[in-house]
Amino acid sequence: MSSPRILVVDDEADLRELLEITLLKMGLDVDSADSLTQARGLLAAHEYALVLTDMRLPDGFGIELVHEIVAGVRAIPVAVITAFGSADNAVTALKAGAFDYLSKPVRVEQLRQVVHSALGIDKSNVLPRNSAVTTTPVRLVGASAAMQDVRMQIARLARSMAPVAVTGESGSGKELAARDIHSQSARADKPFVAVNCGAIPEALMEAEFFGYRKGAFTGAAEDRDGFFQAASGGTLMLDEVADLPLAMQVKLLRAIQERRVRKVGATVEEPVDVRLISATHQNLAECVDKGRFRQDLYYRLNVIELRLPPLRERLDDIGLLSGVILARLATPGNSAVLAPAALDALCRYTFPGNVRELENILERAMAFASDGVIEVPDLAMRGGLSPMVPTVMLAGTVALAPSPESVSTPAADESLPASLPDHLDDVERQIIRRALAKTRFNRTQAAELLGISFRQLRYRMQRLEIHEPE
Ligand SMILES: Nc1ncnc2c1ncn2[C@@H]1O[C@H](COP(=O)(O)OP(=O)(O)OP(=O)(O)O)[C@@H](O)[C@H]1O
Repeated sequence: MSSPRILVVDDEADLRELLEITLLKMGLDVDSADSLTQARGLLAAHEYALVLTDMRLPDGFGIELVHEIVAGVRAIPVAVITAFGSADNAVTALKAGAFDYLSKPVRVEQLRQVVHSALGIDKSNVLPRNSAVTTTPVRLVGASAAMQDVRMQIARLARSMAPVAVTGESGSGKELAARDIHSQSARADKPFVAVNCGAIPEALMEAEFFGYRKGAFTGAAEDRDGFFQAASGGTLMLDEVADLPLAMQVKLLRAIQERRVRKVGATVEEPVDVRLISATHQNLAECVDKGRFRQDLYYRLNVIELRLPPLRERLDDIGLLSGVILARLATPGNSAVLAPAALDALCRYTFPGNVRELENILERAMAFASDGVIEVPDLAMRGGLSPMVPTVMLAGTVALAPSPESVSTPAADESLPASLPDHLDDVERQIIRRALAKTRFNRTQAAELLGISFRQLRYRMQRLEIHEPE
């Protein structure tokens, strides 16, 4: 069997030679062109597994080749080589459909990574371009036109290395979409690592992202990898990316640009190969305007945007979603179905917490349903449909808790707490319990009442050991 053939398009003889030698050493066949015209001729005559093209050529720009190949019938991955510091060109090429980019000076290890990823993609990329059909099971449920469109986009995004920014309200399925992009990509057999940027204490961030060397700080008893190394060869999802502190944004930008990271306490950098997907329920452009998010990082992460529609914009998915969720929640001897009136009530609800809220509602409703049928009163939704909260259910969570006011203000004798952190934990624990009691343990609604994200609430509940009452 012959080796995959790569086309290198570059007018700089030195760089062309470096590329050729590296590719030949990798056991690949290489053709070279020093102009667009020559490249077009070769493309018409041969099959290529990958095209590597410089941006600036004597008779035009590499981006023209990207456009031509993307518009053609054969789905050949194209990677562009951009001049040092020209982030604009890289972003333009990715938006135009380039598979990836290499920046000058081209490093051999980076070139190898791009080639490996591209060849992996080529093997799975036998479907015609823009095909919605995919052999990998898609886990985002929904038959609405909006969800079909999302799935089409996911199938397309899975074939590229371009950073994707997934936007959408909390609970609308951003993480699930990111997982789908990963599992349909050539990286599927490598790790998918999702990081909640809002849940990591700022002091630990660098160590968590990049890892650390033994002895780098007190408590660093051994070398440890960070998220970047853990996701090596796979996909790193930066969830709630707007919560990253500015100092960490600078370090992250550098890691993305250089594709190298340095462990805390290390002297040398190491190459990393991850595909980045970011997500936030905030408006990142607004965060940039307000100076809370660096524009250069925004630009790097936001190359292609995937928007997940809120559940209220696809109410026709509720029946299907409810069926899937109830089937997932069912245990032997405990399953439930929705009464038609209950389904109706759900379809009239606005779901500020989206699919996660639907999951919460159905989980609670299942506990209240008699004879395995969920009726309207079993659905504890806002807007007057909620039945009264049974006091017995909440006894363990709030009955004994003093009001937060009595805790948060100093006692009359002005005594001070013996431990400020423990005292603050107590206050936080009681406030969270009150919010949970108020919402019948609907964590989505409780998070909203408290003005924090669902994940922040979940993180705090774990930390403070707050459990759902039996
Ligand atoms: N289309 C869908 N089909 C099936 N389950 C879904 C769908 N969308 C979301 N879910 C479920 O809803 C829950 C929330 O989804 P996910 O964590 O992906 O949302 P998110 O947008 O990332 O939320 P957040 O902004 O709070 O991080 C998960 O349990 C997920 O499995």
